[in-house]
Amino acid sequence: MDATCSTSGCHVRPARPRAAPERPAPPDYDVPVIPTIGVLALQGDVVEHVRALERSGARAVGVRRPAELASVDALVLPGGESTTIDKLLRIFELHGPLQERIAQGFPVYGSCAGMILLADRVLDGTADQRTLGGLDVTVRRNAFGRQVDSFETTLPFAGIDGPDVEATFIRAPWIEEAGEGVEVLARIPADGGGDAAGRIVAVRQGALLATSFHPEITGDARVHELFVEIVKE
Ligand SMILES: NC(=O)CC[C@H](N)C(=O)O
Repeated sequence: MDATCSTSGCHVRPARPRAAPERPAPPDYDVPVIPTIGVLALQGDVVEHVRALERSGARAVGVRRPAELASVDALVLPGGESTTIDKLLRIFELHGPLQERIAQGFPVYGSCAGMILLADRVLDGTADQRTLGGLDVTVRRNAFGRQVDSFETTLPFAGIDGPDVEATFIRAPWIEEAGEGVEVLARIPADGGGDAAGRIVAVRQGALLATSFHPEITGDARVHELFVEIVKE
């Protein structure tokens, strides 16, 4: 406000209305969205997943507590021992909150033991083994045999262009049955040998992705890149 003063006093002139400041135009480029993806850090190969996610354009953090789970955009369930991870999820009070988030469409990628944890049904589990569920599949635990039957191979993977994906199987499960809403992304080739031939080893259902194998230890980050794309959808 302006004021003019003379011997008769001061007259206050109302301020002239000012023009509203101009808003800057929004940028005409896409601002990159960098999701924060948690890696369940109770057991298993956590560091390898963190590195693969970072190479795939995500921020990655370890998750051990419900508050950490609540703060991430998505989660990776690493390989390890599904029976142990199942028990630890309960001890760390993550089982219920994680199940709830999965039901709401929270993106989760499960590799090997992580795939077992996402499966609605498990064959050859221990008597008291339970899962988080969410993925309408039946997995067979340790389906390819024991530790000595672990192997590496390359597989065609739906949705991943370029050379076949490098896949390391370590006491891995396979999927014996997949429900109608489940997209099969990779199988053991028909000439893959014995009972393993044609078995399903990678699937997607909505925001849930699962592989029987470990891509995080191969240096081929394309499965993690696919998951980051799913998280951004
Ligand atoms: N590499 C793995 O994650 C192995 C999975 C393990 N056989 C299980 O049942 O949980």
